[in-house]
Formats: sequence, structure tokens, C-alpha cells
Amino acid sequence: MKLHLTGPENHQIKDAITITGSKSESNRSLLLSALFPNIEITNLSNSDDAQVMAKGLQISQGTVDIHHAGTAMRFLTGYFSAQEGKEVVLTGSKRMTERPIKILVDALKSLGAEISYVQDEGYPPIKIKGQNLVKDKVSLPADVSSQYISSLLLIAPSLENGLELELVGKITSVPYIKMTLALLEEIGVETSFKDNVIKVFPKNEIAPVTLVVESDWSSASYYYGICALAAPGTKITLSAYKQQSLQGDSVLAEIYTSFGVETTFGDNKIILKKTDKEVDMENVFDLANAPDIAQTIAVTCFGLGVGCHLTGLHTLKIKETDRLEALHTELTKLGANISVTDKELDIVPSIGILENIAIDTYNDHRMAMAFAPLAMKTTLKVNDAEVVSKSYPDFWNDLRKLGFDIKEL
Ligand SMILES: O=C(O)C1=C[C@@H](OP(=O)(O)O)[C@@H](O)[C@H](O)C1
Ligand SMILES: C=C(OP(=O)(O)O)C(=O)O
Repeated sequence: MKLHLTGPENHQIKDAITITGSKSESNRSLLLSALFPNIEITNLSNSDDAQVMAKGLQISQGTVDIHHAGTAMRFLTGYFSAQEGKEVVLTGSKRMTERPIKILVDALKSLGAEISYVQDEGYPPIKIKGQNLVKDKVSLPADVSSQYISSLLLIAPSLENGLELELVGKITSVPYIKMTLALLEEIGVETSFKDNVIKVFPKNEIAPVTLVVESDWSSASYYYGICALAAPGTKITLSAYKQQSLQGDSVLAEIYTSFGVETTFGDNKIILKKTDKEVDMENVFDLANAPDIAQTIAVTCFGLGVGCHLTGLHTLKIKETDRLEALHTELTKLGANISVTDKELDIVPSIGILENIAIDTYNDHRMAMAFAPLAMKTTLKVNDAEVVSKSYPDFWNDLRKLGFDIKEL
């Protein structure tokens, strides 16, 4: 599906948007509810990634296909490793077979798991024969993906002796690890995180509990992008959000003050307002703790004609696509002066955005959604626009609600 995008008439944003639950919180909650059935979940994400996770958890024999979902791949690897009697092959999209999993597989194997590679060593697909894991200490590199760590933490309370993890190297995407620990605490599991050691204590049963998933902050980022490019006075209301978030991407509220967007926290909602504050010409952010909003921020800076220096982007190369290369190619097509390394991105302030450019999306939902706000400034096309369903299936309809004119070509 190829879409043609034009911003709202006279730049008048029309409506308030309700976004469904965070896919990160949802996929953790789903796994925990498979281990502890008296967990109820509300405001679950309607994303493809949450759906494949829920479906994967139902299977006990045969092949589980998780498509593009990194969290589902990593979390289910931990889950099935500790499910005695279950035997599955975990596989996914072509890109998933290029996303590394060796660090997690090695850690699980050292705990006693039985996992083998079906094709290439270190990458999915993998075959798992569930075991009763009784060892309780493992050390693993922490600088590649926090999902490996969360995977181990999520199964930890169900292991006979709990788990002690020693994290080696500079820990990346830390808020996602803290989110996992916070959810464990919320269901009554004892945890500790001191220096580079995390402990999770075993738990046989938990008291009935409802996990209320907060709406997705990464999805909210696209509205921050729209608001930043809108006229002063523009307001966008998003639900259901809270000030004390488990999601690291809530740092958006702070980051976007540099782009003149003010956030007010209301009752279960946030109100974004574009102020007339002059936008900084040079913007420096370390996004090692919030990698999923890097694309949004880069596009916002380009759209505003201001510069940025983004660091901490070392995980972007192994996500749904090589996001650094993809940003470089697509922003260059629009007229940006951008350079990237394997962990940083620089944009030089520029004037003007080329019109009617077709943005390629590389099977990456965030490429489609991050570029969409540019319709506030120019007309553009988005190729393979259905990719958004990975995390935010309602995205294009929600933009229509705001007043965007979106036509299928
Ligand atoms: O644990 C999670 O829910 C996630 C962790 C992050 O991955 P990395 O830890 O690989 O950076 C993030 O990019 C991803 O979208 C979701
Ligand atoms: C990186 C992402 O997801 P995952 O790693 O779960 O595929 C994302 O949603 O931006």
C-alpha cells in the first residue's frame, strides 16, 4: 500500500487521539500472565507484535512464527527454554533471521537450556526443547540488546532458585530493564538491581492482580513530531498516559521542549502544545536509553530546519532494518545534509524540504511513522505504508482523525 500524505487544511489539528497499550509492557505482561494465570491485563496493545506474542504463548509443539517482533523472539526464547515438555522451533521474517540472538542463547544454555540453531549459528530460527532450569547464576554482555536481559528476568521468578544476572559492559536501553523489574515487583516478585548485578527471587504463586498497560509512548512520539512542526498554539491531546511512566520513551516530554512542544499531564492524558519558543539550532541528545525515538527526532530536526547530533545509536543497526542507513538514504532524498556512523547521526541545519518524495520504509514501522509528520510542511508519499501495524495498526486512521489528507495511490 502506497499512501500520499498532505497535512491538515490550514494546519488546523482537529481531534484527540487514544493510543492502545505499550507493546513493550504488553509483551512482558502477556508472558507473565502465561506463567502466573491470575494476572489480568487491561489496555493491551493491538499491535501485530503483541498478537504474535499472545499466539506464540499458546503453542506447545511445532513452529512459532513471530514475524518481525524482536521482543516476542527474545522473550519466547526464554519462555520455551524453561517449559519442560514443550518443543518448538522459533522463527520469524527474513529480517528476524538476521537479528542476533547468540548472547541470549548462550546465557540460557549455561543455565541448562537445550537450544540449537536451525540455519545460521547465532541467529533464528532456533529449536528449543524445554527443560527444568535449576542453575541460578549467569553473566552476559549487556551492550547489544536489553531484550536478552528482560527475557531472562521475565522467566526468573518461575525458576526453582530464581536468578542472578551479572551484566557485562555498558548497559544499553536501561529503562526497558527497569520496566521488566517494575512489572515483576507489581505482581509481587522481589527483585534487586545494584551496580551490574540483578537478582530475582523465586515465586510459586502470586495474588490476583490487574496490570493496567499505559499507552505507548513510542507511538506518541509521532504526535510530538507533528506538534513540533505545527503553528504556535496548536494542541494535541493523547490518552492514556501518566507522568510516572515505566516507558523510557516518556523522556519525549523533556526532549521536545527543545522543539517548542510543551507537555501538560492531565487525568490519564497528555496535552501537547506548540509554543512560540524559538527552537534551538543545535540539538544534542544521547538516545542509548530511548533508541526507538531516534528516527522521530532526526526527522523533526530536519523538518524544523535545525541541526542535531544524536549519539548512543549503536543498537539501531540491528533493529527492524539498519535504521541509521535507512535514515541517511531517506532524509538525503528529501534534501537533508545528514551523516551517520555506526552509532551516531548528524544533521546540518538546512532550508526547504523537497516535495512529493516517496519514502521507502524497509519493513520498519518506525520509518513510515517517523516521516509522516513532514506532511505538516510538504506533500510526501510513503511506500509499503501497512508496515505500521507492527506497533500501531491505527496510525493512518488516527492521522486522518487529526485532519491529515491520506490517499491510497
Ligand atoms: O524490551 C523492549 O520492549 C524493547 C527494548 C529495546 O530494544 P533493545 O534493548 O534491543 O535496544 C527497544 O528498541 C524495543 O523496541 C523494545
Ligand atoms: C526495535 C523495535 O522492536 P523489536 O526489537 O521488538 O522488533 C521497535 O519497535 O522499534
